[in-house]
Amino acid sequence: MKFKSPPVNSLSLEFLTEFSIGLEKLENNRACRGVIITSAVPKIFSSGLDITEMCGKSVEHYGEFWRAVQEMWLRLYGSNMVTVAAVNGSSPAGGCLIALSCDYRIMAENPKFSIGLNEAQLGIVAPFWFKDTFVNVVGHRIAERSLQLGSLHPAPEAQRLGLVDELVPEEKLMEKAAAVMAQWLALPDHARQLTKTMMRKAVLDRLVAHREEDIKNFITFVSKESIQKSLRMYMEMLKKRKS
Ligand SMILES: CC/C=C\CC/C=C/CC(=O)SCCNC(=O)CCNC(=O)[C@H](O)C(C)(C)COP(=O)(O)OP(=O)(O)OC[C@H]1O[C@@H](n2cnc3c(N)ncnc32)[C@H](O)[C@@H]1OP(=O)(O)O
Repeated sequence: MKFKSPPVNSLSLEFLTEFSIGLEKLENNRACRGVIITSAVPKIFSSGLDITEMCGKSVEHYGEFWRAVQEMWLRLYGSNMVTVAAVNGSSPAGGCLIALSCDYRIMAENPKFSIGLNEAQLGIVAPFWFKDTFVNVVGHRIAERSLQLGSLHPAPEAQRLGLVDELVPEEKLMEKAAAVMAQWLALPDHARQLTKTMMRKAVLDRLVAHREEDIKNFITFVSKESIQKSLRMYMEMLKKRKS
């Protein structure tokens, strides 16, 4: 699957819905045993959740948007397929969540590309299931420091921390992703799938059990004037940085 929503592959409601439907179709296709996720937008894997979806909208919209974010993660993290992220650009916040939700991450060896859960930098808090996904990849200590600081780790540091599994030159990324996919697909599906479920079930079940409460929390949080102000200021900062 190639993300192609210029300029930065931000995860809008429409993008998330299409991504989830795409995953569902592949999941139901018995001929498809694995998916490589990458980007068709140069230098950006995904800029994370579309901030405009969280600014100045109705309570109903926030609810619908957050349900779509949850749905995407439940499908990807809970997928029976082998999932490989070929991270060919920067990947903050929700973009990082997508990579973390895959079985294996390969990143282009470019120190200008960074990845991490930087929510704290925006004055918002990564939800518990973003945090759980992060902890399951890098461990508690690294996750705690990285989340509190809202760190975006340049590719070499991301590899040192275990946030990505390996770095390769950008031109070799897809070749490497295909080789990794072949290695994972060499195992019998049922054994690999049951093992994956065993490793991920508790974290998935936690969101399923608290899904409505999580939506309510999001709506309450994002509707606060202080949070709206932080998000607006962050968007302005992005625009100023550009000019
Ligand atoms: C209870 C729980 C409550 C809350 C939890 C909420 C969780 C949120 C998780 C998230 O994912 S929040 C989103 C976090 N994302 C970011 O912080 C990334 C911000 N973007 C960037 O750092 C950069 O744009 C980039 C490194 C991705 C790309 O840089 P560059 O190539 O220089 O592009 P520009 O910065 O010029 O951006 C082009 C264009 O796109 C707009 N934009 C960028 N990111 C987003 C975004 N995430 N959502 C919406 N729009 C975005 C940017 O403003 C520019 O717009 P123009 O109109 O000025 O062209």
